[in-house]
Amino acid sequence: MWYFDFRGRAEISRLLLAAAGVQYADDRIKREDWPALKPKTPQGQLPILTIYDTATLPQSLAIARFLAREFGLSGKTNLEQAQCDVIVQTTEDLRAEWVKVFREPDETKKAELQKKLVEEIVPKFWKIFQDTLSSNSSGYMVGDGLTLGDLAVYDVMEIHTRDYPDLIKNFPQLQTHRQKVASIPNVKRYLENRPVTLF
Ligand SMILES: N[C@@H](CCC(=O)N[C@@H](CS)C(=O)NCC(=O)O)C(=O)O
Repeated sequence: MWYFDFRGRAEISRLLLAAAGVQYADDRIKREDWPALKPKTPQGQLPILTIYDTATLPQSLAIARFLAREFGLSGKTNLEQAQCDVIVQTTEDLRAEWVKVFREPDETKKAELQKKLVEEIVPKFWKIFQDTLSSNSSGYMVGDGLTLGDLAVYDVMEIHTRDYPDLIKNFPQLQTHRQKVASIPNVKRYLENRPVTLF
């Protein structure tokens, strides 16, 4: 898999590969090498996943869904798969809010957006995730075991739990969920050994 040297849009797939215990090449493309490589990718963007030299997939969520289906982590029924999709799409909405703040060039506006993010937007999304957990007695987001939905939520929350560490105190079930995901042996090993990046 090719991506830049950050978690970003590849981490969900890295987490899936880790959870499944699958070996793969985690190619982290250097910024200076990107202009030459860009035209060689299907859509001129990363991440991409090359599958045994047979096909190359772009689009982070298509890659994640492909991997989840391959590894039996996409939900057991059509309904569970749709419920996973709902969660993944919701994490995308939260990511988009973060990207908006990240890309804002004006420092004053950025500070305003940041305040809104921490005070309103992140809590609103975390409540959705916590309510999803509450509606399912298994402790997982969907069904009775780990799915793409759990890893998507774990992933999107990483940046906010780091930047706003007090926030999680108001979401005890999400706290428990994070610990549950992070203590799955394959995931734990990956989290302990992966490159440390800012986002
Ligand atoms: N919808 C695409 C967005 C991919 C995307 O925005 N990739 C960025 C990095 S996060 C990229 O490749 N930027 C370099 C470029 O566009 O030249 C996905 O989810 O994979």
